[in-house]
Order: sequence, then structure tokens, then C-alpha cells
Amino acid sequence: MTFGRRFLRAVLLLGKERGPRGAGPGAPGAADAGLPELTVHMWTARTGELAETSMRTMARRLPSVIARSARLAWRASRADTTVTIALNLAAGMFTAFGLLATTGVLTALFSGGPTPGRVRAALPALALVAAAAGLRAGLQAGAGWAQSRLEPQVQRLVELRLYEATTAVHLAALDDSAFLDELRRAQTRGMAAAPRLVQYAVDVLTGAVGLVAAAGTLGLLHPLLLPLLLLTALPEGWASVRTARMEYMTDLALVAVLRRKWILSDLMADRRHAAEIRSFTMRGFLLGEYDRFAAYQREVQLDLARRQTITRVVGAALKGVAMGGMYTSLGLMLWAGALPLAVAGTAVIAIRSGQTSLTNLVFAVNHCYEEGLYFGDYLGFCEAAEARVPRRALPSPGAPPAGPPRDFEVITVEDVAFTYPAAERPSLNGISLEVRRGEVVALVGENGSGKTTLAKIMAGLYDPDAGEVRWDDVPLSTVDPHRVWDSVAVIAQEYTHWPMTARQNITMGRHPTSPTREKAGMDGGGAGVDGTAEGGGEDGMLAAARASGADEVVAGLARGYDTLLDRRFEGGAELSGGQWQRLAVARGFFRDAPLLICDEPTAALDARAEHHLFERIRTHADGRTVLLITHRLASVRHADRIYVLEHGRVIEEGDHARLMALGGLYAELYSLQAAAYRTSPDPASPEAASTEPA
Ligand SMILES: Nc1ncnc2c1ncn2[C@@H]1O[C@H](COP(=O)(O)OP(=O)(O)OP(=O)(O)O)[C@@H](O)[C@H]1O
Repeated sequence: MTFGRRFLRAVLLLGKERGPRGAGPGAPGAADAGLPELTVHMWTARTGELAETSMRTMARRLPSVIARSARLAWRASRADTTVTIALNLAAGMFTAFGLLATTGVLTALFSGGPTPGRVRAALPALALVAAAAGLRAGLQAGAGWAQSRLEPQVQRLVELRLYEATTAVHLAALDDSAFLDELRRAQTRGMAAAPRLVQYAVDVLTGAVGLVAAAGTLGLLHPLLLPLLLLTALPEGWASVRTARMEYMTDLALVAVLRRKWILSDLMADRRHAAEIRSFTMRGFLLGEYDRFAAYQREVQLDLARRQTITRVVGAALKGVAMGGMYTSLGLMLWAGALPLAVAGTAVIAIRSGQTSLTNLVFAVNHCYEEGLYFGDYLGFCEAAEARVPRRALPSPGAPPAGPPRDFEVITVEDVAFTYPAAERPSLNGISLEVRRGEVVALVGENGSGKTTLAKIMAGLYDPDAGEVRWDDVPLSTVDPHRVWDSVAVIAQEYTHWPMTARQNITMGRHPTSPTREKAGMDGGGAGVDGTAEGGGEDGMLAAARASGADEVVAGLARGYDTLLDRRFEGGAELSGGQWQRLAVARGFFRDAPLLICDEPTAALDARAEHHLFERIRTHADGRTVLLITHRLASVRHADRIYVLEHGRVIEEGDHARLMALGGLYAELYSLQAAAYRTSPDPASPEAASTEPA
């Protein structure tokens, strides 16, 4: 094969290339590299779309992408958007003006006569060129400043919109794996795309303005010069699009690898895992896993560097050929007398300036399109999430939305059924029960019987699929969920270790200026932990801490209630599991809510703290209505009513004595626990049923 044919073949092969190692979407070559788990990842849809995207598709969709970014920038800051666009346009005008003034300089320099005279004649045009260059530099600096001001404002806007949506969507949305996938995509890639999209859109504008300035100048000088500009700019433009696309495809192919590496690096560097890594001697295993991914990443990136270099070399060679063609054409035009020497000189400068602008433009268009796709993911997610915000939660114009009656007489659950999104079986199946004001009602049952799910439905966190929950005669499905949440204090089975101060950990669920309360006009209403609205102050916080035993925890902290409970920060403290639970209980007690839901509130508490807490619940926690979920059956003996759940149904109900007499599941579970406190190990013995654990 001749060199020319081999060269041509190499160029053709490059033209066909789709991604690293010539593969399509996913993590190409991952299976061959012993990483089959990376062959499918969540970017696949976008990878495929990008791999198939032609320059024509890109050009067709570009206007809408630019319009999107312009709208976003406009919303972020009208002033900075206007300044960015206006200054870029003005800079373009001065580029054209400077190029045209260059002709004047060259005409004077190439005219006849002695050199000093020619230089003097060129001075006015030279002054104009200098002035135009100075002004253009000033305008570009101003535009750059406005653009860099714009980016953080855009970032803030998109972050706020996403988190406003994620904190408002119905809880069920967060159980939906497709929704979570979209969220992750929007949060990681989509959100970051927004400022970049604006940046590349401005670059498209700058490149287009520069190109129009150069092309306009050339058109004025001689119409035949325009094709020369295109001819010389194309090879570099082609090379820059190709290398950018290769880099992009490689980045996409590495997303899954990088995600695995991040997870592993977190595991290896986070103190929470440090003890387990050592005690289980996992270091070698984790490092080995990490190195497997790092080695694959290195291979892919080395391959990218090789392919990019080849493309750049081919682009530079083609550009050399095109430049040769341009100089030959200019020479021929000069020789034929179609172009004065001064104009030819200006044309060379204008072509060089146009080349740079065109290369930048092609590069920016490519990236603008790419970021536009990811920003589309972000917008799509926000719209989907906003559609899943409970409509009735939105404040109606004028009057605040209705809430459930805080001084209810009875909460009724009627024939409620519920299945989690994508779950195969219902978690609740026709449940009916009643909780009267001031009662302590217990839900008991084996793991997975539906207790927590029922409590969440009663707290307005999920909407039942069938049946309804009423507070007096008000169905929860008709009221603002924020108002329901405001009327319920939940001490949850799984609570968050908020990385904040001890005080904030107790008080953050009852903020006097919370937007929900402000909107709904609720501040000052209802009973506090001590039965008064003032319970929300320092006294209320201290009372809640005393009631839960959190006061003893705080007494041992260096800065008392102002101690930061996060060891990752200087002076931060770490608590034990039970100490954290005391704070979680205090947070629940501190809430200004008539219904208190306690879901396994003592799992991590020591015997004394547990006894203290159940005593408090038994005395109705300052006059509140209590829904208690616990496996410690000794503590539900004093409940006004006990509902026993099995497979999402109520199978028994009544007080302790009635259920024991019934001899059903409750009696069996109670007897098993009671037996553990007796010397006789036989749980089936008749005494077991009458034995009362401490
Ligand atoms: N977010 C969820 N998505 C899908 N299914 C869920 C979800 N949460 C719970 N479930 C399922 O619903 C059923 C009831 O769970 P729930 O947590 O209400 O039981 P529970 O009685 O509180 O159990 P435990 O005593 O172990 O706390 C279980 O089968 C569980 O697997």
C-alpha cells in the first residue's frame, strides 16, 4: 500500500470512530478487561444518543439549546446576561473595524515614495488599529467578567430548584427506583451542566461574532476570499470536534468506573469504616479492587491520548495543505491583478482571525450541544419532580390551605391499603383502627407486618392506595400535608444523626420562622411539650432534653448544647448510638404537635433510659395522643388499646388483658418475652403468660 493510500485509510478509520477502542455506549472493553459489572450504566441512553449524533442533528437542535441557556441566564441575572451579550457584540464590531483599518495601514506602507513618508501616512490608520484593539480587549475583559459573574448565579438557581423539588416531592417518589435514577443523573451531571451550558453558549456567541467580523471584512475586501477562510479553518475545526467528541465519549465510558472508584475511595478514607477495614483485614481487598478500576481507567486514557494525537496530526497536516492552497490562491489573485498587495496582506490577517473564531465556534457548539443534553436531563427531572409535589400542598392564593384539626377527637383509619412503588405485595391490606384524643395506642406485630408503614400513612407521609385516614371528619387526602406534618411528632425507627450542634439536633424540627408555618399562618398555635406555645423556647428545649435523658448526654459535652456533633470538624464530638437516640427522642418531644408517633423509640437505649421513656409515654407525654410501635411488649401493657398486625392486616385488637385472654399472636409473643425473664426456659408453661417482665 502506498503512503498516500495508507494515510487516506487512517483518515477514513478515524472518521468512523465512535468511542474509546472503537466501541459504542457503556464502558467499552470493560467486559474484556475483567470488569463486566461496568458494561451497563445509567448514562447509556445519553451515550447512545451522542454516539449517533451527526453534525446536522447538532446544528438543528442548537438554537433550542441556546435559547434554553439564554432563558436560564436571564433568570439568574438580567444585568449580567445583557452585559455579556452586549459587550461581546461590541467587541466583534471592533474586531471588524480593526481588520478594515489594517488595510489602511498596509495600503499606506505598500504605496510608492520614501519609507518615512509611507510610515507617516500609515500612522492615522495605525492609531485606529491600536484603538480598535484596545477597545476590543477592554470589551472582552468586561464580557468575561460579566460571564464569570453569571456562572455562580446560574449554579445557585439550578441547585435551589432541584433541592426545592427533592424536599417537597411525595415520599413515595423517593421509593421509586426510576425516579431515584433520574434524580442522581440530574444531581450529578445535569446540575453541573447548567453553568457550563451558559459558558459554552456565550462561547458560541463570541465565536460567531468573531467569525462574522472576519467573514464580513473578507467579503468587503473581495468576495472570493470567503471560501478561502472556510477552506483553511475546516481541518482544524474537524480535528477539534473529533478530539472533543473522543474525550467526551471516554468520559462517558468512564462514568461507571469513576463511580466505583469514588465509592471505594470513600470507603478507604472515611473514619466510619476505618475500624472495620482493619478488624476484618480488608485493606488488600479494597486496594486490589481500586487498582483494577484505576488500571482500566489508565488504559482507556492512554488510548484516548493516542487517538487524539493522531487526529490532531491529521488535522494539522490537512491545515498545512489548505494554507498552501490559500497562499497559492492569493498569489494567483495578486499575479492576475485581482487583488492589491495591501488587501492581500489584510486578507491573510482576517483569515487567521476567522480561523481561530471558527475553531472556537465549532468546539463551543459541540460542547454546548453536549451540555444541553445533560441540562435537558436536569430540566426533565425537575419537571417530573414538581409534578410529584402534592398539589394540595401549594398555598392557594389568599387564604392559607386547610389543615387537619389540631384538637381532634378521633383519628380514624378506614380500610386502608397500600403498596410501595414497584413492590410485588401490598404492605397494608384493609386496615381499620381508631385513635382517640389523649389515648396511648400501640401497634405490635412481627417484623415486616406493616406497623411503620401504617404510622407513616397516619402521619400523612404516604397517601393510601385505598381507604382513608380522617382526623375527625377531615380526610387527610384533602388537606395540606405540611399542616398534617406540623401536627405530628415522629420519633422514627431510623433517625438522622444531624451533623449540627446538640441544640440544633433538638430544636431543628420546630423552627419559629419555618416557611411552612409562616405560609400557613401557624406560628403560636397548639400545645408545646409543656402544654404551652412558649414551650418552643429555651425552657421547652431543656424540658424536652430532660424528658428524654438528652440532658445527661449534653452535660458530658465540652460546649454543652453548643457542641457540634460531627467529628469531621474541629471540636466536634461523637455520640454513642443510645446517646443519639436520646437526642432524637428529645427532638420528638420538643415538637409542637398533638399526635406523637414513637416507632421503636428505645432500641438503642439502656434499661434505665428505656424505663424512663416508657413511663413518660404512659403518662401521655404531656397530654398528647401517642401511637406507640414497639417490640418490647412489657411496655405496651398499659396502652389503652393494642392492635396486632400480621401481613398488613389487623388480626387482634383490645387491651392487654383481653389479648392475653384471647391466646392469639400477642399472647404468644408476650409469653415468649416474659419467659426470657424467668428462670424456667419453657415459654409454653402456664406461668409464662402471667409473668410480667420488668
Ligand atoms: N420503602 C419501601 N419500599 C418497598 N417496600 C417497603 C418499603 N418499606 C417497607 N417495605 C415493605 O413493607 C412491608 C412492611 O414494612 P414495615 O416497615 O411497615 O414493617 P414493620 O412492621 O414496621 O417492621 P419492623 O418491625 O421490622 O420495623 C415489609 O414487607 C417491607 O419489606
